[in-house]
Amino acid sequence: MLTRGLSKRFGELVAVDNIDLDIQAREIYGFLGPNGSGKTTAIRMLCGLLTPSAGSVRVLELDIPGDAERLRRRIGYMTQAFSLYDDLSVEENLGFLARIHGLPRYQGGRRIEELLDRYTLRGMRARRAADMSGGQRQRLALAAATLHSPDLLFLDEPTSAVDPENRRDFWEKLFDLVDEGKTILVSTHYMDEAERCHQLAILDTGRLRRQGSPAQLMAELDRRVVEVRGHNLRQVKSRALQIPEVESAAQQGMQLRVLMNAQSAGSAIDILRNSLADADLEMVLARPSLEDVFVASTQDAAP
Ligand SMILES: Nc1ncnc2c1ncn2[C@@H]1O[C@H](COP(=O)(O)OP(=O)(O)OP(=O)(O)O)[C@@H](O)[C@H]1O
Repeated sequence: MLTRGLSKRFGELVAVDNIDLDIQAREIYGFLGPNGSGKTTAIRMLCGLLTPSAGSVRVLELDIPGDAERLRRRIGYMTQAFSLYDDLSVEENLGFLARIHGLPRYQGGRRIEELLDRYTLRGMRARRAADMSGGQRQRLALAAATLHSPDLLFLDEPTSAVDPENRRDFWEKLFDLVDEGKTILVSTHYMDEAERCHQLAILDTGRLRRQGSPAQLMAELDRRVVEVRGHNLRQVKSRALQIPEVESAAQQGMQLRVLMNAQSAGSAIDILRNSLADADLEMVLARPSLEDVFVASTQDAAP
């Protein structure tokens, strides 16, 4: 999947701004970004559901939006709302979709049985979608999005409504699909989820801020992270935020995690020590996390 200069305007608002993406087959590619950063708009353009204002899109060797109709048969799309029919049972939801996709009756039936097993839905095949838990609905939505065995799967914030255990199981299912040759594009604003992706694009206000594997993005971050321990951390935090080199400070239990734009590790700690002038504070350098990369990326966006 390839985009060059991909952009979308809604009147004055530039929702997606000149984005170049290179997404390899057989990997999970993540869009990480805050609310309103353009993730859904970008996905809708990649699916051919929305016409770009500018730029080119090539997906599965097809030019989009020109070839959108042909693409539609080869992609699955799971939206935040899961797009299930609440009044239909598990089996009816899948049966209805099988007919929409034009699967012959016997083939459709076999595929549904396969999906009921794969996504542990067999025991609840007669249950109405409205009566299922968040995790069960999510599994049904994934079964529905993959019913026609698409090569490419788009998942828009698929785990917003599920607990960590279900989220982990869900990701295992995604890796099974990749193992079978599928490509997956997933949008999220959860760090733990972003860390599971092979590659990531960090989006903010419609712009592509960083692109790479999570490990690469963390290793390449040109910032210093200092953990500060001691008393009165709330007060230390507001003082730290007055220091020009400090980009953000967030408390985690007994420590304050400070993200700094400083030349070297030594200078970061020196600046903090001198500015805070509190001998009781303990300071140690920490390795940047994906959240630090995310915070630094959104700081870059500031005018
Ligand atoms: N059809 C539309 N008309 C006008 N503005 C729109 C439309 N669709 C999206 N936008 C705006 O474009 C921007 C990007 O929205 P988008 O839904 O792509 O962001 P997102 O990153 O998916 O956010 P979220 O995490 O909240 O889903 C937002 O400011 C949104 O209000």
